[in-house]
Amino acid sequence: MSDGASSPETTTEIEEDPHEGGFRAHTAITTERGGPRYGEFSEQVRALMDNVRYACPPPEVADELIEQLAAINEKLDATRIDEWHSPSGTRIDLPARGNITLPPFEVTDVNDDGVFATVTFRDFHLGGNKAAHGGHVAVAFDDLGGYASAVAIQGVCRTAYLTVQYRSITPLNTPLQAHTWADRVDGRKVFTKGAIYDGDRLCAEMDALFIKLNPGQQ
Ligand SMILES: CCCCCCCCCCCCCCCC(=O)SCCNC(=O)CCNC(=O)[C@H](O)C(C)(C)COP(=O)(O)OP(=O)(O)OC[C@H]1O[C@@H](n2cnc3c(N)ncnc32)[C@H](O)[C@@H]1OP(=O)(O)O
Repeated sequence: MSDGASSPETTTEIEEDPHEGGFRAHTAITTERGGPRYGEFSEQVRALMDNVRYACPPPEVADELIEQLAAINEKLDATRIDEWHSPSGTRIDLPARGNITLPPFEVTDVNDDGVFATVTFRDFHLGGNKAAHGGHVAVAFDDLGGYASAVAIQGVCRTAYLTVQYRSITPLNTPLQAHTWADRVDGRKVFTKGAIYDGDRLCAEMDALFIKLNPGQQ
C-alpha cells in the first residue's frame, strides 16, 4: 500500500534473465516494454513535471490535486517492477529511451564521429530566467557521453569524472544540437568530449572520463 512516497520494498523482483554487473544486459534495448502507449504515458508525466515547476495552486486546488496525485501514486506503486525489467531507459524508440529523469533527446546519428542528438530542455529543467539548470545540462552530457563511450569501447561504462564549461545560456523549449565523441581510448579508459549548440552558438562543452566496467563489476 502506498502513502504517495516511493516504496522500493514493494518492487516486484523478476527472476528470469538476470543482469550481470552494474548496468543492463544486452536484452535491455527494446521498443515494446511498457506497451504501445508507454511514450504517451511518459509524455503526460513530463507535462506534469513541467506544470509543477511553474504551478502555484490555490489551497482548494491543492486539496483536490493532492487527492488525485495520491490515487495516481497508489496505482503506479502497484505496477512497480525491478530496475532491470522496467521500460524506462530501454525504449530506444522514445525520447531519452523513455527515461523521464533525463532531458528528452532524440539520437539522430551514431557514427565514427560519435553520437549526434537533438536535446530539448523543458520547463521542468528551469534554472533561472528561462535558462536550463546547469545540473540538467550535465545530466544530458552524462548520458550522451556514456553512450558515445559505450559505442567507442563496445561495453558499458561508468563516469569517473565529468566537467562542464558553461559557455552561454542554454535556452529552454528549444531543440539544441548535442554531439559527444570519444577523443581517446586508453585500455578501459575513454576520454570523451561533448558540445551542445543552439544553432551556431556554443552553449556548453563537456570533458569526461568514462571507464569500461569489468565483467560483473558493480
Ligand atoms: C542501438 C541502440 C543502442 C542503445 C545504447 C544505449 C547506450 C546507453 C548509454 C547509457 C549511458 C549512461 C551513462 C551514465 C553513466 C553514469 O552516470 S555512471 C554513475 C556515476 N559514476 C559512478 O558512480 C562511478 C563511481 N566510481 C566507480 O565506480 C569507480 O571509481 C570506477 C569509475 C568504475 C573506476 O573504478 P575501477 O573500475 O576500479 O577502475 P580503477 O582501477 O580505479 O581505474 C582505472 C583507470 O582509470 C583511472 N581513473 C579512475 N578514476 C579516475 C578519475 N576520477 N580521474 C582520473 N583517472 C581515473 C585510474 O587511475 C586507472 O588508470 P590506469 O592506472 O589504468 O592508467
